[in-house]
Amino acid sequence: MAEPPERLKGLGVSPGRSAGPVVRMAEPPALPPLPAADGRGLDGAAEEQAVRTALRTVAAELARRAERAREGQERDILEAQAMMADDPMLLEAAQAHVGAGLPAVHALDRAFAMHREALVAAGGYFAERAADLDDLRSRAVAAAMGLPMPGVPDPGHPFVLVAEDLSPADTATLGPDVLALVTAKGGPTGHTAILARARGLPAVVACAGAQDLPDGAIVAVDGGSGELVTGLDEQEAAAIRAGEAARRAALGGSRGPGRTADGHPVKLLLNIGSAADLAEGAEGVGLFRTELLFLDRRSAPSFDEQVAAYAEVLAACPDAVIRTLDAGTDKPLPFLGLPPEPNPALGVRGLRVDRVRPAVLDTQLEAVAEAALRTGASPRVMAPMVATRQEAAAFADRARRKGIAHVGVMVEIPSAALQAAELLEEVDFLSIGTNDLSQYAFAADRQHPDLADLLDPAQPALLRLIGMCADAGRAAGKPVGVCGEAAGDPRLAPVLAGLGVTSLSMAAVSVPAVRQALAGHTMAECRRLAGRQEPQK
Ligand SMILES: C=C(OP(=O)(O)O)C(=O)O
Ligand SMILES: [Mg+2]
Repeated sequence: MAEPPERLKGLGVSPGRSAGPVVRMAEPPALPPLPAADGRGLDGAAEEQAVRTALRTVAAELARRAERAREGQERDILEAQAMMADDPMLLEAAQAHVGAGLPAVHALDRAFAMHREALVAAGGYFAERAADLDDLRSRAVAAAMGLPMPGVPDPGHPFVLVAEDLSPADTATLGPDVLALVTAKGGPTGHTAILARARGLPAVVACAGAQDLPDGAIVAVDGGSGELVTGLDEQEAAAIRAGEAARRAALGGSRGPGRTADGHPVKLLLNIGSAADLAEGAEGVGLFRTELLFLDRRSAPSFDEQVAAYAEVLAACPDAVIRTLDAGTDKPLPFLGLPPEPNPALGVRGLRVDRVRPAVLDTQLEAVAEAALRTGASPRVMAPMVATRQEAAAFADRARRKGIAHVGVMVEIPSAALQAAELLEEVDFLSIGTNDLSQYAFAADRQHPDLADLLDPAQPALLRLIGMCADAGRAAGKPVGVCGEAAGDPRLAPVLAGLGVTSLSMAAVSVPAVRQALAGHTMAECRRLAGRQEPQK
């Protein structure tokens, strides 16, 4: 008999429904206390064997995940980690600690600690690998204690992933078996939510009580309403999955460009993190978040690696909008070596990183120009986190000197919205990042689960800032789009069209519903919804 249903509520941040067994992301294990004396009473041979088995288990599990990995970069990281776990010197060191009287768990912990110290002492590239060793240490200790592996689980069957929180790197490496995501922390426009939407994975964040769900309990997840229902059986779960597949198939049946009911065009574009997110049914790419290429790396991707990644997208979509690196705050990139800041959302992030690491932007712009040459494409490039006309002018000049013809900037800071007309004297287009524009207009951390009402893109002050940008675009005869998560909200699509934005850029999963919402309203209705008067005849 299934348990009676119980409901939990969080914030629905990636629409769609799914259902399946819960698998929780395990936390790194705590070491048990050391046995009192010098190892008397321990079976040395058994402890040595336990050390060997733990390291083998870790290496084998990482190798298995490497085989199943979706992308080259992820596979490379997992393979490198599997090799580290297989390092005979590590095994020898741990066995020596067993020889000195330690149980397997502590012997492994000490061996990893020694390796870590050696890496940190070696400095530079080696020191940067210390975090990899910490991850391996947690895995080996968990294996020796018979606990589930920490990190993103891979149980070998479809599951609903439940975690306290997920880093962008965790979310980017989720395998194909993840049916839905539920986290106890997180906000509506945090990067976990964005990456979940990019994958079309239903997701609920800020869900109190989620972590008390037992592994294996079958739950239904509604990524739109934020509701979780527990106590289902597998048959009910299968029915929910089938219903969702049918709903998506029906919505996916709508085709064609974005149009209001009376034919006013509003382009429907895609937000992507790599070529893997490209999908049929949209009119182009409105936001290529290039920082995903830089995440979870010990060093910046090389010029050639960047050219290949950009060319792959440009070959499929020649006028894609490529955003230059947006590092900082919730997207930390350790290789930049930036010092911690007391107030990182207001610090050196986005385009501001160029003030201290100019080579990164130079290489990126050169790589985009080279990818354009190789593919015969004419990409558009834009900078994140532009605050002033001077920044916009300097960026445009830099990009044009590298041979990039179409240059824009994002409007993510109220100062940029207030100066939209001036920015458009410097650049060819604007793209409004409503996730950050909300954060900075309302002084509300976009990751904060309790401030979701302030971050609601239907807030009148946000809509007024968007309207100011759209007006400036109309006056200048230049496109002004929205690429924040608001663009994928079908409630808001007619309002944004009524304000005069020329494109909406969103995760592929959101395109059909937004297309349908636009097609359901005439432009006059859109303008009324946006609080705009009909233009004088
Ligand atoms: C599109 C945006 O950029 P990101 O979410 O990557 O910060 C935004 O801020 O709205
Ligand atoms: Mg942003």
